[in-house]
Amino acid sequence: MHTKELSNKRIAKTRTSTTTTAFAFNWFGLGNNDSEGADQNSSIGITNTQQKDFVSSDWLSNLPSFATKGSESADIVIIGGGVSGLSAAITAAEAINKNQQKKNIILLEANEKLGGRVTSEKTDDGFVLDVGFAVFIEEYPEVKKILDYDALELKQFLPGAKVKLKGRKELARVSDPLRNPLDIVDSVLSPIGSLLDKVKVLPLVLNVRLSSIEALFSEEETDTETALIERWGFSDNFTNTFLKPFLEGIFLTPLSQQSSRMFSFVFKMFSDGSAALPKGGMIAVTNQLVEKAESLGVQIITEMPVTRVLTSGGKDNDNIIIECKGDTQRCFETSSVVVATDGRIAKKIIGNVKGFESLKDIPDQPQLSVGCVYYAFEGKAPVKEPILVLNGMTEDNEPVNNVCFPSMVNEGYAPEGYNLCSVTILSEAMTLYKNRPDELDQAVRRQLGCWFLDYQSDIMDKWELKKIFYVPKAQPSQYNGPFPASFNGARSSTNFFGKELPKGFFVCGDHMATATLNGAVESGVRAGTDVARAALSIPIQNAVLAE
Ligand SMILES: Cc1cc2nc3c(=O)[nH]c(=O)nc-3n(C[C@H](O)[C@H](O)[C@H](O)COP(=O)(O)OP(=O)(O)OC[C@H]3O[C@@H](n4cnc5c(N)ncnc54)[C@H](O)[C@@H]3O)c2cc1C
Repeated sequence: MHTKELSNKRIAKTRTSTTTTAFAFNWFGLGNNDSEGADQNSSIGITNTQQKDFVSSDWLSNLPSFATKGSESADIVIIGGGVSGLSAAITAAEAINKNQQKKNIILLEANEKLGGRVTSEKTDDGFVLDVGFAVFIEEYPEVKKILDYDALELKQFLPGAKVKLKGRKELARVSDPLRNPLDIVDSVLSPIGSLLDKVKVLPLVLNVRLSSIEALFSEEETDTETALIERWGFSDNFTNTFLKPFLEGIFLTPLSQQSSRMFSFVFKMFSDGSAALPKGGMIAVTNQLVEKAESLGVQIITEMPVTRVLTSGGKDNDNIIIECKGDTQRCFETSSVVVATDGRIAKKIIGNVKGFESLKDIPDQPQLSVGCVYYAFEGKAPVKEPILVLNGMTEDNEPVNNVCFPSMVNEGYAPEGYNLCSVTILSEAMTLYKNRPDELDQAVRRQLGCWFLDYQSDIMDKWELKKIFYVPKAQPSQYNGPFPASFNGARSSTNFFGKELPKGFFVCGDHMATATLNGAVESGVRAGTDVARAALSIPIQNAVLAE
């Protein structure tokens, strides 16, 4: 089904809204309009994707439920329509269908749009802007099982990267001779890293290629900086010019705060397969999951923020009451609920449930942020290949971490004859330019002008600034926090922060596994399997669902 048809269908199903990005608000105020409240000289402000926190605050959580009458009943309710919630819905629906049973599954999403952190916007003139630069890693084992790759019309990045180095006009190339033996000469001659560094890459690549994911997650955990220097023996030069910008662009935090296990896992994914982009942007991933869930009979209701979840303590049934308060007020009653929001909101929702108040005392898992600036232009891109370009001069404190031309990877990102440039800005620089989008734009243009000298005047004058996104909660930090990265089936969906959840409660989300698309799917599938077992009254621990 076409994207447009999909969204039309959902709008018809729920009440209509006059806003397009219901809960995204501008950095400068709370307006939905891009330029609202922006710097006077600025034509485009910074779009902050932070959504309102809908969950009732502490003092409200003790009030009696408004669900006196008129609650709608459901067999399973899933809270959150991101990748994990959609994966849970699909898995539960499939399992129930396989058992030739019929159960009413409702998914409640606060936002107008589904997909959570996996989303894109299409501009009126035909450019696709992913909300924050993201890549689709084809090797993710759980993602492979749930998505139809052909339908996504994926196109691959060239492996490796180009790097802007100090004092060099030409961009340097980092290639992967193990995947493309013809790159061996380029690799040896590349100014990035010494010959010794290049030799030392070999055992690292072999380790990740030959080890299972489970084995990588059993490696001794340390921070990535220590692992790169002490475990793998790389020089400061190699680390700072290539690994640092590459990994900071992925994990959004300094190397000293990244998990070495996550490094090994993601490095394996990049070594075993390709990074790619779907034709319709990352939102194509969401749309496919939505289509699948709806075809399995899942009822999806958007703009339906859950404010409180209560157990019907005192009554002799085990029902769970789910209150929603958007523009309208609705209430659902169920015996099984999957909380598929991000970890911080999940903690608030479950912390409001009787007996779980102590969760509120646990500090929130730190959230990592990122920015993304988009430019559109007519004609050729400054790179000939679909490749990532990294800032190898991180000590210079300039805003750009990496640049990519999504339309060079997949032509679906720009109309014919045009190109799209995506520029990733890490949190420190986003904070620096917080109220100064024009200055950020100018700084990015100046920096890129020095990277792509032949295009300098075009970049300064002809590239059209399309949008600046700031994503304040792009991913939870997974090193040294209360929820380190977990693999091998992810955490149990019935246990949250070490506390066994009440009967009928399940949790999923990237915070329960790895903060990746794979982690969201992996944990969603697990919660979906468990909730289906509960709904089918099959014991969770022992039963095997019918294949
Ligand atoms: C800019 C960016 C780039 C990324 N790049 C990559 C990448 O290249 N590769 C990769 O593997 N991963 C990447 N990620 C990470 C990946 O996108 C996430 O790990 C994954 O999407 C998380 O999915 P989720 O379902 O766990 O959470 P979310 O996507 O956060 O979904 C939670 C959903 O719950 C909804 N919700 C919240 N509160 C309520 C409520 N009260 N009631 C109802 N609904 C509610 C939210 O609106 C949201 O839709 C990136 C993330 C970002 C932001």
